[in-house]
Amino acid sequence: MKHYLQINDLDSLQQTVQEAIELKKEPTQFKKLGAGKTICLLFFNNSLRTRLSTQKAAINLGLDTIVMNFGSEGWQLEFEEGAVMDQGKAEHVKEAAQVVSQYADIVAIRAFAGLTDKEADEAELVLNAFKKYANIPVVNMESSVGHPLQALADAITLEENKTAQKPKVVLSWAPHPRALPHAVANSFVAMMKLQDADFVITHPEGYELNPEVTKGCKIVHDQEEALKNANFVYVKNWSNYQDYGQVKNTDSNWMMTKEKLGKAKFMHCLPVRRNVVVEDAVMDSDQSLCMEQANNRTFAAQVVLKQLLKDL
Ligand SMILES: NCCC[C@H](NC(=O)CCC(=O)O)C(=O)O
Ligand SMILES: NC(=O)OP(=O)(O)O
Repeated sequence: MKHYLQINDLDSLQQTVQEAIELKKEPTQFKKLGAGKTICLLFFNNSLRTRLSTQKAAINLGLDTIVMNFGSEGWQLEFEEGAVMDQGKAEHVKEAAQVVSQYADIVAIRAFAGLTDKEADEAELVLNAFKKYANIPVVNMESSVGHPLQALADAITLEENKTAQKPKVVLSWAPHPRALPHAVANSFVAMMKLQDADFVITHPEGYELNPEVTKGCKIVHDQEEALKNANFVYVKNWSNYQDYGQVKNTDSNWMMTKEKLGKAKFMHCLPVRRNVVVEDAVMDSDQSLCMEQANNRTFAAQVVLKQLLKDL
């Protein structure tokens, strides 16, 4: 593996999940693998889990870490080829990416969707520019269209908690006061396509994700119908995709409740708005897998970094 930009960059999801579960038993067993090497984490957006779990994964592998909140502390980057840089942007990504790759052996980047220009978001400007101009592996820590480290952590969590060979997994849209990206949902769907599961997506009409992402997936607009006999319910808000980045529905009837959840396990990537996306009774119950998901972020990052280090 050269870069980890999407879940499909893994040679095998199943083998990677097993490798992560093995790593988890003795997290520092490959402490020498990263010795003398450095990972640079660049954040264009806020984070709790991604920042700390990726750093923790690096520590477990003996890697040194340098972190920068690029969004607030870096020079504003220009991405356009041939731009006359007489406006606000001080540095071209061509230089920035090459400079970073002189200081680090791997670069990991968080750069969310702007949610105003669909075409620009789907072009994955930041990740692709670093991939082009930095001659080191690039790891996606949530980009415009994907969050593959989250999806891998979710796959580990599903594997550890499933009781049936072919579980029923439901991705259920939830209301949210702000416009949120599609990245988490997109990567979860891409990951579920690689699983042996009965997978159902439920959301209000008009809240379809990118049809290329959900191609072949079962979509049921009646949430109650979709949730029947579910083993796992993955809840996530995303803003409208057709009316790109708009909040067109805040119907609280879509909030996940204990009653709707039934006997299923509840999953969410966090951070979560309590009593908007999901009620307290679910978050505080032993049906919630959120803490396990967050814990597995470390092992998802670690198994990815381990595979990248081996190929350096
Ligand atoms: N990385 C996990 C989720 C990050 C982001 N959520 C957020 O921005 C929530 C912010 C808020 O609740 O105001 C998202 O949905 O993609
Ligand atoms: N789940 C997740 O990516 O969390 P952060 O945004 O806090 O990193």
